[in-house]
Amino acid sequence: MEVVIVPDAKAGGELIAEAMAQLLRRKPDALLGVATGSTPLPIYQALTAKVRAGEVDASRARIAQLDEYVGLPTGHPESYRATVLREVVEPLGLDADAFMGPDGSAEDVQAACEAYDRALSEAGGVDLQLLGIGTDGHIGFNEPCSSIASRTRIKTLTEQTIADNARFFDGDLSQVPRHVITQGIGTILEARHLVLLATGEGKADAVAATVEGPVASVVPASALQLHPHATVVVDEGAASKLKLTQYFRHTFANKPEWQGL
Ligand SMILES: N[C@@H]1[C@@H](O)[C@H](O)[C@@H](COP(=O)(O)O)O[C@@H]1O
Repeated sequence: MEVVIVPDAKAGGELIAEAMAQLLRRKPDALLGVATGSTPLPIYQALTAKVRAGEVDASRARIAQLDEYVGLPTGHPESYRATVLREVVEPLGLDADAFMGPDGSAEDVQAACEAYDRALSEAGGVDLQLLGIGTDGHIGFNEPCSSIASRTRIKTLTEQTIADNARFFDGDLSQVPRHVITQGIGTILEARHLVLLATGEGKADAVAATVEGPVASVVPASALQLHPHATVVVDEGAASKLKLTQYFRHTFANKPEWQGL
């Protein structure tokens, strides 16, 4: 696992967007796994700026969703499908058919989960999966004690996550869906490159447990330690509880340019 400490969220967004641009220059139809939440927004803004400046052609990129609420009406603005279309697909100038995600309004949720796992494999697998992290260490919506071998499935949100996400629902806890579909941790680990961005002191405990704690399902993001190509990008706040910061800064400062992220 590589840990990169950046000065702020904008720098993190720029660094990761450049890695995505490099991937698209190598593989124009790369399948990009995207995350929701506030943290990745600077990545999408930086990538969109690169596309508009003609630095990279994203016209053949494909976008895959990480997770979704269950039971929101189709087209609800806070559904993750609507969010990804608004924040990623449209700004990049892509059509909706470049996008794939699980159907959170399916009658048979389990079948929708299995269909999504199959669709990801049939699409050739995710090339680069962006991840945020919950204050409790969750990735996607894999809450603490999610199996590290889990596949895409339905989960129940913790009270902490419901409270954290209420800001997208007018601060009204009762509006936050209780159930979600999420790519499983085993599914996420199949992506070729995992890139987790965490910003702010509120994520410092979760980041420290992820990077320097044991691999344990109680900290779902710690499963990144099992992946051969995982990059954790953190700002100073999110890095503030790490012990090995000096080493992480040293390795990144001495990284060969050709190696990329
Ligand atoms: N399912 C999403 C996660 O994918 C995201 O990482 C997390 C953190 O969101 P934020 O970046 O807004 O803190 O929120 C939600 O729970």
